[in-house]
Amino acid sequence: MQCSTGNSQSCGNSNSEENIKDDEVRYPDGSVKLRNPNIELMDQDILYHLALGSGSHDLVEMFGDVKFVCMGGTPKRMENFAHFMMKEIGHKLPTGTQLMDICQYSYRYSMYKVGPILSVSHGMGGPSIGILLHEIIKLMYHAKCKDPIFFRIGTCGGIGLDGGTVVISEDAVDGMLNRYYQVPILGRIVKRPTRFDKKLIKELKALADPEDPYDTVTGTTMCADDFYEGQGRLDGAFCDYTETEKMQFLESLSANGVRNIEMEATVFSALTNQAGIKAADICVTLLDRLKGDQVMAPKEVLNEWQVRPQILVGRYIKRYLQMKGRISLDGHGSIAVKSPRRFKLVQQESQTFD
Ligand SMILES: O=P(O)(O)O[C@H]1O[C@H](CO)[C@@H](O)[C@H]1O
Ligand SMILES: O=c1cc[nH]c(=O)[nH]1
Repeated sequence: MQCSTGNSQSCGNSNSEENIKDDEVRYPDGSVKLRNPNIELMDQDILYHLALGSGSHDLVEMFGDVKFVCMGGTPKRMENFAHFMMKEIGHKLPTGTQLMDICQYSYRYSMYKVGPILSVSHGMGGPSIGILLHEIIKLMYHAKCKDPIFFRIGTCGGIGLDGGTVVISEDAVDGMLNRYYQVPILGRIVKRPTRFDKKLIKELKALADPEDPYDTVTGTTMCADDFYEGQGRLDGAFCDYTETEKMQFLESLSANGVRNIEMEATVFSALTNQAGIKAADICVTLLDRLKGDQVMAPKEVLNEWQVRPQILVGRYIKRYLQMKGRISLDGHGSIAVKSPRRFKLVQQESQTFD
């Protein structure tokens, strides 16, 4: 499995990663700048799959305070995450109101807003999250959001990891181990480097509590375009390879540092990187793919596991807001961040939270 460049823009498998200049993606006040000159020339921009638009909605008023965009596959997970974060940061809704799905009339994605946090579902696979990312990045621009941080809170198959392990992606590779997201544009293959924010990964890792009853690890994530054959499963509707070939493939992934397989990491890292947006992909393993293909854990166990990446991201957001003085230090809600000292050290080391 090798990186091929073709007639492309760049290829991250070598060291030819695209360097994005700050002034290409940010205005001087830190608000998001689009790398598309067409948008500002348009009378209005209809964010069709979100059921929002720059002409029909006051996007600055609605979303101008957004700092964190959290994404995950299912509408229910993202609704639950919004409620969870509401408790964590002590966010109160006006009396008599409740959290609403802002995108309900899109019938595509669901979106909830809790103060500076957007919680959005992205569906399954690259094309679905890709469309969402285009529109959310444009939303950040229209709303004049400053230096937003994106998280994907997902599920995955582990490689040599027990079910319930939390994996923070260090890099994203496709099914050929290429470190880029490949997309045909105007009849040409364009390759966009996949890249996650190293400091953000470090900060998140520092928030894993040794007392958590599960492991939190970092590693390379393989992003497949399919759940079955694309992930080397034997239990799809079709299968033209043997169990030995499957195991050789999974072992070769492991030898290349791949610790988990999911279906959005390349698009998510490539498009956020291209927009100059800090991002991290945090997934919980639902099974160890070296031991099987079927997701066998009972629903209640899967539901508990799904919350684990949310807890980690919740700790990050809560610490961020506390350090910015936006919520009190004694905190609301139930997450006990037992390692603030370690987190602070990483902060000092990496000079972030600007
Ligand atoms: O749990 P989510 O976020 O949906 O992610 C994983 O689960 C789906 C497959 O079951 C894919 O989208 C994969 O990336
Ligand atoms: O094995 C798995 C589990 C969840 N999601 C995936 O894409 N693969």
